[in-house]
Amino acid sequence: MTEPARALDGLLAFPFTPFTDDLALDPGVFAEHVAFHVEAGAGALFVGCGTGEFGSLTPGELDTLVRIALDVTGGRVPVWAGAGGGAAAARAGIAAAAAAGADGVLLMPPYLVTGPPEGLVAHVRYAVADTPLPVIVYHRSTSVFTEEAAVSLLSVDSVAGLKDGHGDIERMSRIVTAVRAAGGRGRDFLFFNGLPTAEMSARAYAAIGVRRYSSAVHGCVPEIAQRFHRALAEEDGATMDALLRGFYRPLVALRDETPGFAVSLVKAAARLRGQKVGPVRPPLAEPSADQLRRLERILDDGLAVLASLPGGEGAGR
Ligand SMILES: O=C([O-])C(=O)C[C@H](O)[C@@H](O)C(=O)[O-]
Repeated sequence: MTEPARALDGLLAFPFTPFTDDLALDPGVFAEHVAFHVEAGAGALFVGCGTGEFGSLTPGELDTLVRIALDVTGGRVPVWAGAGGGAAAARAGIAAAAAAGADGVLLMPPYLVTGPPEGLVAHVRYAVADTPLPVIVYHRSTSVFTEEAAVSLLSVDSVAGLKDGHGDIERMSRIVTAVRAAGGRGRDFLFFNGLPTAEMSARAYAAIGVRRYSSAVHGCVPEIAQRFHRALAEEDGATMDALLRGFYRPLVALRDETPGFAVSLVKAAARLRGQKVGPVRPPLAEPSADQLRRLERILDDGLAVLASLPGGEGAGR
């Protein structure tokens, strides 16, 4: 089993799932996309998660993706797999990830229904069963934890951390404080900022003790994502400000025009930059021609900002 605290210190990348024009899985392009992330310096890969369109994949497709990622990475970076849905599907997904050889699992929220806080903890306990893999629980939509419920997760041995996609920073601050105060495993429990376009909120989350975050942008403009990640580690506010102003804020404004664009837009950006990752599956929608033009401009502006930073590591598209 991967030691999660040690293995998840770099920038966490969430690969796209490439599809052909008729929306079939494209394994060859996925292999290239995995290599792209590794060469760009990803600290870990989370395959078939939110950015990888988990909800649109069959268990067989997800298994194919995990096995390709393991093969291409060859142990250079940990490969975590998405699992989730209803209780039985989540349990089967975690078992399948373990059988494929994944290093860990991101447990997506239960499908459609939610329950009381103790029900959410019971869902996690049922889903992980006796897995040998570390599991990170996604705190989002049908799976929003109270402080007490988050502390209860410490009694589930395989649960190594919580990833926030909900965005209530006060609640998250209370959860971090309560879990750390619980002592024991609570001291090393991992917390992640997994909000859409997480760089936009990364500084605020770091301030409450949540320094790890995931980056969907790493799939399309990894040089910007890596530079922002380094700036956060070095507390280089000027660089973060420049990238937020010149790239992330315009990207987030465009993202917010259409539901689902947290995924569609970065996948479209990857295509604009030459990756053959194909379209999104429904219900996600593609950007319009006008939105694509504006996206292209945002990418150009972001790369220009990157090139203008001290050390000028900009690269053309
Ligand atoms: O499950 C997912 O794909 C995510 O939520 C991670 C993304 O990388 C998110 O943090 C983002 O959009 O930066």
